[in-house]
Amino acid sequence: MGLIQLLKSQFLSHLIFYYVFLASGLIVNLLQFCTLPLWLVSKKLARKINIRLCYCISSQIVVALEWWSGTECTLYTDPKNYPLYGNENAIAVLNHCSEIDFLCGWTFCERFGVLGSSKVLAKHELRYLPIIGWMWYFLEIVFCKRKWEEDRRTVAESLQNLHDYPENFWFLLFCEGTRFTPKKHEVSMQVAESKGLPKLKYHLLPRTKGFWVTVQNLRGTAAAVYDCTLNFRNKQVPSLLDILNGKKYHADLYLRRIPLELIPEGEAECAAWLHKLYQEKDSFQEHYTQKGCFPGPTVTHPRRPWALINWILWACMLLYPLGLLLVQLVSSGSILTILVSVTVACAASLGGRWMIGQTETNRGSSYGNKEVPSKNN
Ligand SMILES: CC/C=C\C/C=C\C/C=C\C/C=C\C/C=C\C/C=C\CCC(=O)SCCNC(=O)CCNC(=O)[C@H](O)C(C)(C)COP(=O)(O)OP(=O)(O)OC[C@H]1O[C@@H](n2cnc3c(N)ncnc32)[C@H](O)[C@@H]1OP(=O)(O)O
Ligand SMILES: CCCCCCCCCCCCCCCCCC(=O)OC[C@@H](O)COP(=O)(O)O
Repeated sequence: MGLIQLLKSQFLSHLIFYYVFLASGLIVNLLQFCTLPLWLVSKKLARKINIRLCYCISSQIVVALEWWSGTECTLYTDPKNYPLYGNENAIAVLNHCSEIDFLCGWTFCERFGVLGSSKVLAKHELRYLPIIGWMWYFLEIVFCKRKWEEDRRTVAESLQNLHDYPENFWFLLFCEGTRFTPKKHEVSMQVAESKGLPKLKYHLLPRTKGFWVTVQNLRGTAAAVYDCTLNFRNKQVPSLLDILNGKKYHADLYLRRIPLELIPEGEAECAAWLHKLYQEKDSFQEHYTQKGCFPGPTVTHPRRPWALINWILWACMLLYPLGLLLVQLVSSGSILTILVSVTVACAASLGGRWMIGQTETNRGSSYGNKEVPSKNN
């Protein structure tokens, strides 16, 4: 292991990341809270400020992927659509295959300049996640309880609010609704069988209602669906903790742009369309497994320096006073103050580690583990 690699795996390096992330995150949350009165005066300005504040947080995790771990992200897409990415609103349908799939999505958002504004249909539990969940509240992220009786109204209402959104955004949907596990795959293939649908090898059966309600409510707002299929080279199974340890991966994303007008309006037709899309995604994954790449040309879209600059600025702002304080504490020689500092360091480390734990599949929900197939299908 080289010296740099050794440095990346050290507790102290992680502690610095955790401290900067947690301290800046809480400051940003506080600033977001202060924007509340502004929403009454100018919704447009409040949204624009919150987009930038959210960028300050989410770009830090992108820095960990792009600059700290050096992970590379290759985009496979039709070059003729390339100028549209980042310059229109879109619904991104991404396979929920990995613990860092959301982060690869964020990385592409960053590269195409829509990181601050991009959104997701997220499970309700994430609303309460400190920093990220609180930041999402001000970003008008759409939450669902994964209970259709409740979601059908709330999700539609939240989507309608986005009609006058002042900046371009991508709206991410993980149509599988949960992350892939062998058990969930087995259950969802039983559902597929009961519905007379072909089995999928690499994906869970998609949930169609969220897709339908999103497409219907973003008609006129979003121009296209981006069908995104993600995989990692050499059958790697990445985790956020490994990224923080500086482990490098190579992500490949296959992107097809489908104009929204091509998606059927009726619920049943839209559901059938999505099932067919997932069958195609499955065939792309098969191609990837066989050949080690997706079909079609690649385009190179390099990382931008802004995320790194943002992190360095926060680090300087937060580490300098902390350094001064530590010097004072140590020179004061007070055992109590030194013990307090150690406790704060441990709390930051545990807090950061706990947040990373939220991305781990083995701590995931039981949603999709034991659903009973619908009787009328
Ligand atoms: C250049 C690059 C371009 C793009 C880059 C890509 C992306 C970047 C874009 C943006 C990034 C922005 C932010 C990302 C940051 C972080 C994100 C992190 C994480 C958040 C993600 C989540 O939280 S995922 C979980 C929540 N989301 C969802 O669940 C969405 C999908 N779900 C649905 O759509 C559901 O339908 C629902 C939630 C709306 C409602 O769920 P419910 O369970 O109540 O109803 P269902 O309709 O799903 O269930 C009943 C029907 O389902 C059948 N059934 C039963 N069991 C199963 C089973 N195991 N599998 C499949 N289907 C099953 C049942 O038979 C019923 O069938 P019907 O025929 O009656 O419908
Ligand atoms: C610079 C970096 C410093 C790192 C400090 C700590 C960073 C912590 C970052 C935490 C980021 C959390 C973003 C939330 C994303 C969680 C996404 C997720 O993967 O949700 C799963 C759901 O889709 C489905 O849930 P399941 O039903 O599978 O259960």
